[in-house]
Amino acid sequence: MTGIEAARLGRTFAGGAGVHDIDMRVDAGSLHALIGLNGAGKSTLMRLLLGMLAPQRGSVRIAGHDPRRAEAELGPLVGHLIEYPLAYGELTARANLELGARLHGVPAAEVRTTVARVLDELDLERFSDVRARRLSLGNRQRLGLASALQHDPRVIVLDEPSNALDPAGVVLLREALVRRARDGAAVLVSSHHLDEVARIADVITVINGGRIIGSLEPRQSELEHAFFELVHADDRARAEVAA
Ligand SMILES: Nc1ncnc2c1ncn2[C@@H]1O[C@H](COP(=O)(O)OP(=O)(O)OP(=O)(O)O)[C@@H](O)[C@H]1O
Repeated sequence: MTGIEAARLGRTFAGGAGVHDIDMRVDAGSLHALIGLNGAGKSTLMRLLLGMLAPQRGSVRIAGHDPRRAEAELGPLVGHLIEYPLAYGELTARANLELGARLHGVPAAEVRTTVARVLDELDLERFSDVRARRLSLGNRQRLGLASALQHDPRVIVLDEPSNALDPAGVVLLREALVRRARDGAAVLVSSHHLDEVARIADVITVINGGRIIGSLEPRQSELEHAFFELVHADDRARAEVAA
């Protein structure tokens, strides 16, 4: 099964920035990293893929569905965290997760065990009775990740998931993602950190100036060098076209 499939996808903002002509697949059982510099278009592309932003051109399918027309079908199938973790500040971490589980279609009888499992997986039990607004930045990020992952979605989209995590959190995240990809989920993560994704990604796609400009082999040596070569060659080609 293809988790996510985009064809000729695009959206241009006023002023010309945006993403253009995106052809991309994230397959089931694969951990796919999206790498680009600040402003390259990673978050915009992820929003388009998830149906949070309307495309002006092209199409997206998640597990065969148009994400802008199949919210109910996709709720249990998709887990995502884009930019900032959303949580109700007045509710405890546990109550937030219970609510999230229900919204993602976890049956009432399974909510308690689902939440307990993810609290353990992301080492959040100690904070389970703390109100979300009192959590540290890193623990709020863990809570957002827990909410995205707890229902074991078949399609996972995470924007800079290691933001604000301490080294222990980074390891837990890495293990959680590898486990889910191994179990058949289609996983897409964005990052600026090549070293981090190189350890776990099956595919690395490079985005620059809103376009996909190539891919990198995760296990290749000199990954950083190869990344900058791609980006600089693309920047030069654009400058020549613009001149
Ligand atoms: N709503 C919007 N209106 C106008 N321009 C926007 C909008 N959202 C994003 N942009 C622009 O689109 C481009 C891509 O932004 P995006 O946030 O997708 O990049 P990114 O790769 O996620 O960056 P970062 O790594 O800094 O988070 C940037 O030039 C940004 O300023």
